[in-house]
Amino acid sequence: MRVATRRSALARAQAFQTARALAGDDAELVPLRTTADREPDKLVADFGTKGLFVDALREAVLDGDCDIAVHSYKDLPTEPVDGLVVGAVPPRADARDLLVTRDGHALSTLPRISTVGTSSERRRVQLLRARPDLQVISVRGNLDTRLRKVHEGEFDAIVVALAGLQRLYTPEEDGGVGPLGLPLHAVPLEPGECLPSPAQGALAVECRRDDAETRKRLARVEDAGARATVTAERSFLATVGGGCLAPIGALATELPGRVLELAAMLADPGRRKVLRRSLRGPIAEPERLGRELAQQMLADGGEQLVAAVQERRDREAGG
Ligand SMILES: NCc1[nH]cc(CCC(=O)O)c1CC(=O)O
Repeated sequence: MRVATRRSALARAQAFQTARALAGDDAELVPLRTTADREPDKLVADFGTKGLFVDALREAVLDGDCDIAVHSYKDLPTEPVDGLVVGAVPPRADARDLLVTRDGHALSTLPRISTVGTSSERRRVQLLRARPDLQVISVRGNLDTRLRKVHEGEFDAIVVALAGLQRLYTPEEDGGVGPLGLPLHAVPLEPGECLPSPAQGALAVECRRDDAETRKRLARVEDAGARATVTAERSFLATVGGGCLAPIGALATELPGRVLELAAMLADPGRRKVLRRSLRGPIAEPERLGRELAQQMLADGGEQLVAAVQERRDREAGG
């Protein structure tokens, strides 16, 4: 089995772990460079919505050069591609964001005017809503570089996805890079303070729609609960508009009785406005749950919010 993956250490770690569960020693990783890797200075906001994190991997599967591609699900556009399916959603890791500091502070106990590194508008607007005194500063570079910047004092904290840390800093025999080896502390941000990106912490294993043999093998790593939660979150995203410029967060949780609870947020960073709402529905209809919550929020102020964000971007782009 040939497994397409991006080249980063994190991408390889998660592809390795997925490939091993699927095919044992019978899997070969095929590291590829996507447009996002080749042109890192392109507009970052376009990366997710235009599929620039996944383009080369999808081509390799469509061409028959690889059997599957392993993606961070949150990097996958909501628009389907002809000829491809998400053949499996493996068990999902913790979807939350993580606050990493030198001394173990939570968001509520960070000293006043602390500096927090993140390049995500979604994280920035939610951090400032909880703690308007913080100085949120943009940060680039891989996970390792960003963590070092906290250790060395360039930032008091950074926010990253818990799942990414978990997958990368596992032992080498499990495809990771071993422990980070820095005395840092991490506290999860609770969904009430910061909702993660839709599908954060989940993987998507893509294959060709007509490749029956691979689809059968992929059933081995499928997790129906994980599939339901990401389907609800991405249905919310797709209904609001996959290419929408407003930051979006969404997190679905399984409740007893085959019920799914979907919490979502839409933000206007310019006015530091955050709309939040949640809705419950049967786990058997995740797509409808996401669509209904999006329709409710759009009707209830979301449409104006999205239009205001769009207008500001257009004005800025026009000079
Ligand atoms: N935005 C980039 C990205 N895409 C996937 C992950 C890892 C977590 C995941 O698989 O959801 C990350 C890092 C991060 O957000 O800190």
